[in-house]
Amino acid sequence: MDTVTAGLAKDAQKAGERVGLKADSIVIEGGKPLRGRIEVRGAKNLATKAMVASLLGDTPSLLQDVPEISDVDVVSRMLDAYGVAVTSPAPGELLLDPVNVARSHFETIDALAGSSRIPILFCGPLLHRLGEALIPDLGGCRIGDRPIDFHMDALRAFGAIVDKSYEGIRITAPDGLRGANIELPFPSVGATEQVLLTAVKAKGVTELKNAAIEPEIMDLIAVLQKMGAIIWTEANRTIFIEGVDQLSGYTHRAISDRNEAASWAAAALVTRGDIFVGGAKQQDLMTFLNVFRKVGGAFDVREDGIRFWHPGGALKPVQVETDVHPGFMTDWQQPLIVALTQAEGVSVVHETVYENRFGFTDALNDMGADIVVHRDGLESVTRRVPRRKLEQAAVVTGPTRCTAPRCGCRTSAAASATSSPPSQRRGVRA
Ligand SMILES: CC(=O)N[C@H]1[C@@H](OP(=O)(O)OP(=O)(O)OC[C@H]2O[C@@H](n3ccc(=O)[nH]c3=O)[C@H](O)[C@@H]2O)O[C@H](CO)[C@@H](O)[C@@H]1O
Ligand SMILES: C=C(OP(=O)(O)O)C(=O)O
Repeated sequence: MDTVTAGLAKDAQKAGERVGLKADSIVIEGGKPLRGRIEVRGAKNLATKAMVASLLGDTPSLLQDVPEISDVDVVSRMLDAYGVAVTSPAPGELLLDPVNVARSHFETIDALAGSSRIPILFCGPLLHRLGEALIPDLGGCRIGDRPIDFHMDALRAFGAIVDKSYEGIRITAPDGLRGANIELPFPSVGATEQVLLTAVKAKGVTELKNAAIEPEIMDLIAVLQKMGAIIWTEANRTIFIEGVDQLSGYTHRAISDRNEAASWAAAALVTRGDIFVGGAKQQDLMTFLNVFRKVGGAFDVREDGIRFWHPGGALKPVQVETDVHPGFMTDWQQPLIVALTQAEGVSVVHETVYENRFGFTDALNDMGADIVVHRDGLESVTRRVPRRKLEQAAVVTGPTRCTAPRCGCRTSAAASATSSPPSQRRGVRA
């Protein structure tokens, strides 16, 4: 275990024992600067997609730097349900052997309902392997509607037929899959991955316009290229994919998790600490680093990672809008807002990607923060990203002293921000 987490875990365990909490609780005793070194893990937003890609190969794939997260467990179980042998030859490594891929039963698949959003990406690979894909109802963070209409429209353009009479989704391709011309209404990460994972083995050429170009997408393209795919990334968010008949397995180390890196950076700022994040990559964090610097944080980019620290003095308020890459990522606004509670003055954060991503601010307000969420955004604030219908704004006034909320009340609010009960996940709009 690395220095920061080892210290935290030990302190938390002691604090937990004092207040009589069980081992699966997280207890944080605040008021101390976080100092030390931590290694960032492989990206959550790449690892599971690379796992799905293994289904497309004729030979086993080896994925390295796989994070220990529940999505990886869910995708392993889903692969297992379709006959892919998933083993771990070494810590952080997964060997994925798709040689015995076979049809599954809806009951087996439905057991995974509501646990992750990744199963939707099994559609293309399963159609290529089996001519049929059974997908459980999706889960994922509870941050808005999260429809899958772009995915379904793209699959239909490839020639797939969607059957919605199931609790989840059944999709078939009786005439095989053909390359298509697709333009996404919004550069969706998931829908871009759906197109890539389907087009690589579809007959002919696929042109994808308005594609997402996040670093994790580029890493997935690298995985697919290692497998034998032919993918051209052109200017203006356009990607051409030339379908091939056969793909092999890959060996790949996942790109590092830029969201985890940004979270540690914000933790260094808010605790007036000093954290070296091993493996953090400047190229993938450029926009975050600009904002971090404007708030008053200091950083030093080194070959093996980035050191983030609070250089002393007051932090400054900022105005930020989330956006698709290369803009300020929507996943960064939560750790940033935590840091902004300690800035002197009024900050404004506009969320433009999801319609309900400020749920966590209730927890911060309970701890003493001053954050007001404007559900329809703020027209008075000059904007860089064009207004979207679903946008909201959080106005953060600081600095405020934050203290621990009464024991137990936070856990339920925090949990509701990241997972939804199955009843609310049913009936995903397609
Ligand atoms: C596992 C993973 O990689 N998750 C990331 C991925 O989520 P995910 O791939 O789900 O996010 P998308 O980029 O698809 O979503 C962006 C926007 O498009 C909308 N949309 C999307 C698909 C669709 O069919 N219809 C539709 O309307 C969504 O509701 C949202 O408003 O990208 C998000 C945006 O960078 C990140 O916050 C998530 O961490
Ligand atoms: C939205 C997120 O994840 P997912 O897409 O896996 O729900 C997230 O991690 O912020």
